[in-house]
Amino acid sequence: MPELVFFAGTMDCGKSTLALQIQHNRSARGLSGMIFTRNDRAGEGRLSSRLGLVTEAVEAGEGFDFHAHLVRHLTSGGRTDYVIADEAQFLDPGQVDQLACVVDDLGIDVFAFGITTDFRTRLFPGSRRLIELADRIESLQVEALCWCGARATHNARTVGGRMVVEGAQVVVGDVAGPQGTAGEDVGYEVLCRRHHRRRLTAAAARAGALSPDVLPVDGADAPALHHG
Ligand SMILES: Nc1ncnc2c1ncn2[C@@H]1O[C@H](COP(=O)(O)OP(=O)(O)O)[C@@H](O)[C@H]1O
Ligand SMILES: Cc1cn([C@H]2C[C@H](O)[C@@H](COP(=O)(O)O)O2)c(=O)[nH]c1=O
Repeated sequence: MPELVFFAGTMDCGKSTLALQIQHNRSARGLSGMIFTRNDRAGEGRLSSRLGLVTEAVEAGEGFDFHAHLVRHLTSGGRTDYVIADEAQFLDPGQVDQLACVVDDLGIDVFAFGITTDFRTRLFPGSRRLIELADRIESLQVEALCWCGARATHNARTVGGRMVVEGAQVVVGDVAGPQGTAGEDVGYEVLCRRHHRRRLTAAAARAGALSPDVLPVDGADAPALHHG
């Protein structure tokens, strides 16, 4: 039975890498895939992984119709055995419904990849619809880690190095550096829930550890921060 599978996780947990691996393994066995993405950091029409791999993809922007696109492709003699949709959190809910139709009406497997929640811990509309409709939701095996060593479950946004909880839901950016593509100094960091709730990023924790305010008066070593 064809399936709609949602591979969900935080930023930087290997979703795009897995998408590229699925594509590689299937194409090595002669299967033909169609790859979609939206707002990838590497630019329009590209699916990129932090491991350095990148492939061409169809940009599924606003108003793009997955079902109509696939029907056009198939009726003009094309072949598609499976579909990959990366950055699926950015899809409109209606586009996720189209992906479900691709599975049910066209009999094609759809593998969607995305982060579930935004920097405010709220579900993205595309991810919400995927959770509602997917046959299976898979979390990735290589978990991203918070600075404290706990599993990272949430995405934090920083502006000018400080964690923020207000702003536009969509700002394309990376965890690696402070520069977002919006031209502002927007960055992201994955955190455990405890530290997301306390707005304690790695930099804030380091600053707290160095602050004289928190040093013990007797001059003993500052308390370890590993467990926040
Ligand atoms: N230099 C590196 N060496 C080994 N693994 C790396 C390196 N850089 C990134 N990675 C791996 O790549 C993962 C991010 O993969 P990516 O597919 O870009 O994530 P996602 O799409 O979930 O944001 C990291 O969690 C890490 O496991
Ligand atoms: C948390 C959060 C993230 N984004 C953006 C930042 C990145 O461009 C993508 C996630 O890509 P990844 O391959 O999973 O790292 O989403 C956003 O726009 N808004 C947010 O709240």
